[in-house]
Amino acid sequence: MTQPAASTADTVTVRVPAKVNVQLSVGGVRPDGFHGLANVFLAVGLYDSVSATRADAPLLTVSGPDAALVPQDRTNLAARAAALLAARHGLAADVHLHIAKDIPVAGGMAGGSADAAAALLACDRLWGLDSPREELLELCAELGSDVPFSFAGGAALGEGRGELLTPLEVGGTFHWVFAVADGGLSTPAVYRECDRLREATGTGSSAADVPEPAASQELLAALRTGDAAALAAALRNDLQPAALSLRPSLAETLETGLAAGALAALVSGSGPTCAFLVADPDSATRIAHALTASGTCRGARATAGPAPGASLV
Ligand SMILES: C[C@](O)(CO)[C@H](O)COP(=O)(O)OP(=O)(O)OC[C@H]1O[C@@H](n2ccc(N)nc2=O)[C@H](O)[C@@H]1O
Ligand SMILES: Nc1ncnc2c1ncn2[C@@H]1O[C@H](COP(=O)(O)OP(=O)(O)OP(=O)(O)O)[C@@H](O)[C@H]1O
Repeated sequence: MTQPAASTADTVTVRVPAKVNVQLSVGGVRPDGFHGLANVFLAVGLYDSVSATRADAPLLTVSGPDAALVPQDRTNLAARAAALLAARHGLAADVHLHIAKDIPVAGGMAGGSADAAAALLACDRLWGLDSPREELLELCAELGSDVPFSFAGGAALGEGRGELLTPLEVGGTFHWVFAVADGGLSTPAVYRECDRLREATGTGSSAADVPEPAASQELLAALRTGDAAALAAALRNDLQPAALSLRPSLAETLETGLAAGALAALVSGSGPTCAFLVADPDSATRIAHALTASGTCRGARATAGPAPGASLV
């Protein structure tokens, strides 16, 4: 068998975006423990970068203000991505991965998933594999439900457990502010709390109890036409009550952004980051300042979406 020609570069760097879920409709628990979803993802302009450099043994380093919160061993999703790709091709994962971290950690913005998608693409190119996109997307799905979208970027509907993607057309730029919380929330814990709340209100949490989730036609039309007011009216996150139950102080953050003039506010994915859809870049700057000054969050970031997926830099 002929080996693929490895890249002549010693380092390959990939930039990868964060996400917000503009619709997260959560169905019942499936037999495999995952929830069926209608998950409308939008990639936004907060980025991590992952650099892959040839090395004699696996090594992982992280920089950025929250680097201490990120595992620097082989449990890191980026290291797991490199190991999975290497194993699939009978290679040793002898690579130094460096993550330049800017996406909030455990914030509901798919930071770890972003790093996994970036590491997969960086190692694939460093090792000269040049795998087809479909093959890389399959590996992404093995690594986590959000990883295929982190790889793809733009906007997409994720069905199944969120990994089965249909790209969506977006007819404009949407402006956002993200209020970053002190401390993260565990994604499995938030899904468990969602089930607990459903059981407590007598709804039940199994696939038989909860209607099959479906994408909202109003929301898809708002994305297609780039209509921020219509998108604001259609935003929905079924995990929000669970995130608020685990972190009641988020209600105050959401109210502060709305009082400052946001078109709409919601918890980003499993939280605790709060997302504010705003009218334009000037409002974004103003609302970010108001949120930071309020002390109801650790800091606020103004940005926009859609953003491109994992890309070589
Ligand atoms: C909340 C979201 O970020 C919204 O995009 C995702 O659904 C979470 O995606 P993720 O972090 O990639 O999650 P995974 O690594 O696949 O799964 C972590 C855990 O989250 C829960 N989980 C995740 C996805 C899903 N459809 N149902 C679930 O119940 C399960 O407890 C699972 O063990
Ligand atoms: N590369 C990584 N970056 C951040 N966290 C990582 C990484 N690899 C593993 N982790 C672990 O995963 C946990 C979740 O981190 P992450 O930032 O991906 O959360 P999240 O954004 O809430 O995820 P999602 O939105 O996909 O549910 C962290 O607390 C950390 O222990």
